[in-house]
Amino acid sequence: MSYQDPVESEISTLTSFVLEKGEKDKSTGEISQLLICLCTAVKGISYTLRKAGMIPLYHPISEGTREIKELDVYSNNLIINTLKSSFATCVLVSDENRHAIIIEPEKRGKYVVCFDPLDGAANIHCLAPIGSIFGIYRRTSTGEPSQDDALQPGRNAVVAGYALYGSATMMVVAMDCGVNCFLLDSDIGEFILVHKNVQIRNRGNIYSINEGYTRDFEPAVLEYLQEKKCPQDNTAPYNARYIGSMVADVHRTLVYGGIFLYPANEMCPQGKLRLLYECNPLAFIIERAGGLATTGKESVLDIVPTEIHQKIPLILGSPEDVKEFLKIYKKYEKPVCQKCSFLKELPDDQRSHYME
Ligand SMILES: O=C(COP(=O)(O)O)[C@@H](O)[C@H](O)[C@H](O)COP(=O)(O)O
Ligand SMILES: [Mg+2]
Ligand SMILES: [Mg+2]
Ligand SMILES: [Mg+2]
Repeated sequence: MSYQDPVESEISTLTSFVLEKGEKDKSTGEISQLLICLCTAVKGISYTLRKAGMIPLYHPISEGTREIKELDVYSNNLIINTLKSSFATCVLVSDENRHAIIIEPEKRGKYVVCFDPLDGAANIHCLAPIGSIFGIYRRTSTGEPSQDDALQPGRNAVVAGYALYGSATMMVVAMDCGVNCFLLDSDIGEFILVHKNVQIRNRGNIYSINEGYTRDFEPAVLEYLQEKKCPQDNTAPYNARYIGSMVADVHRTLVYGGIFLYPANEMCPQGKLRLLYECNPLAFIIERAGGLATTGKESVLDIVPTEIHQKIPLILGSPEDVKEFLKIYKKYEKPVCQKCSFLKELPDDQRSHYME
């Protein structure tokens, strides 16, 4: 190297990326404000998580005087406050709040944000990766904003993303221009673009599911798992990986390929994962990267939500892996009796009339 060499300074940060995109789209700048504020919350959460184990050492708590907030509650408050201060949102739906939060009129903007402030919270104490997940929608109604503004199919999302607090902190953001990954450089406090327009592999060799529920799985899921472990065509079996933080399991699926499953089981007929702030954002990212996300019966992004905390079964990942799952799943589908499904749709009083 000599002093004549040009300085390598062509780095793109998440901030410059969204500003440039806003400029290209001739947008009002509201979505950029929103994302920049959300990044601030993610940096705060990342910093706090990295220090969390040390807090009691630096600030010993004498009984009854002070209380350290649970990290999921802290993360939730931080995201809510930064989103409010963006002046870009009107309705927020959080994993941690039973009801939607309606932003006060003087701070309102046009976006609805559904988020899980800390996904995989049960993994905090063993230092396994956890994350924050979000989906951003344009409000479609007029008048006073309400919870119903969040009941939009995932396909309507303007932006979806997650932050992963792992061996490093990364933000993965999907928009109409594709999926991009930004790594936090904590020395300068910026998210740096490190992977552009990410595409998932066509097929992977990892399956990810909590097999502890084997007793209660549907026969289709059991057959699929058996095929992954002992393939009939004598090809190599798949590897099993399950962190138990959905965001981390899905990130690995995006990077290495393969399949992630949280299907229905007898104890949880709708599975466990929440449509608005867990499944939809991750399904949106996976589909933008060329993968698939399904409940087995329909595409996740086509579901019209009826309730803000609704759960769905989720299977997502590399397109060939998900198609193989669906092929087995369809074999077990019971034929639907047209008469029964017609009757099921009717109110109770009319149903008895048709049954006679
Ligand atoms: O639902 C989750 C946790 O969400 P949460 O921390 O409550 O936001 C997922 O991140 C996990 O993948 C899931 O909890 C794992 O579930 P089990 O396999 O333990 O049933
Ligand atoms: Mg919680
Ligand atoms: Mg969660
Ligand atoms: Mg959560």
